[in-house]
Amino acid sequence: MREGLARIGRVRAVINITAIACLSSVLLSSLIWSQAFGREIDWQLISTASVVPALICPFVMWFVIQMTLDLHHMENKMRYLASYDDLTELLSRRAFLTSSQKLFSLMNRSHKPFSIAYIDIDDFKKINDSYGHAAGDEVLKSFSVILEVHTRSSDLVGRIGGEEFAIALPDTGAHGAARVVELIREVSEQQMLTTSSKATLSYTISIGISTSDSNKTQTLEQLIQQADRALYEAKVAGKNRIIQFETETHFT
Ligand SMILES: Nc1nc2c(ncn2[C@@H]2O[C@H](COP(=O)(O)OP(=O)(O)OP(=O)(O)O)[C@@H](O)[C@H]2O)c(=O)[nH]1
Repeated sequence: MREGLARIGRVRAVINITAIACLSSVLLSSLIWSQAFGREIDWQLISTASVVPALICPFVMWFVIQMTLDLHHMENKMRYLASYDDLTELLSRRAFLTSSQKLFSLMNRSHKPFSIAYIDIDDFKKINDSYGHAAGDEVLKSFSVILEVHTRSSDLVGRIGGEEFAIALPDTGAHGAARVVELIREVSEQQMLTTSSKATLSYTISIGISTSDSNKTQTLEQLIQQADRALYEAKVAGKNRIIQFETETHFT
């Protein structure tokens, strides 16, 4: 129905339905008049039967169509909110995991590498405390743009927690993943962000990477746990660095 509505337009839909209602009313009245009462049809009288639907139908139909469109709009919004993070417009945690699982299975089938990077903005609480929550939000949005700009369209980028992000890199081995996130780390570190409250601030990030090993049977959950573990190691080792799970190599 919604597709039909979109095709013909709201005004035309109301006119069409009103015309059909009037015509049906005239036909039904004339049928009843001739069949039930066996009288000759009084067209003048019958045509007045169309006045009622002609008056009521446009209002009722406009209301029904409006409700249908509102419902459609709400459904779209709910679907969007379930899949995307409202603040950054990146994939939500759930959507990221669902889509990553599909990509991971696809890469496994074709024996291609798959990497996961877990990223956390360093000392984010201090940013919030020093510059305010709104400035913190601006940092999150700005960092999301950096992530989107420096990843491929075939990669998945998600906000998986407050100041935690993840990238799924299909067909990307450990070396390729490290190069991507190192660029993201450098760009983030060099950026001087001026917030709408005119505060200028900078921040750093810590990253943990895990890459699927074609010689081992791994699940996405294991890969994620390893990336998370590597991120933890990066934090413990002093932040603003990348740690790769398998090799535990420091890149900075
Ligand atoms: N502005 C803003 N802050 C958020 C949001 N979500 C979570 N936070 C804040 O992020 C902060 C995270 O603090 P912690 O978990 O201590 O992490 P951290 O300060 O980055 O410390 P390290 O991870 O050790 O570098 C908390 O103060 C949360 O309130 C958000 O959507 N917007």
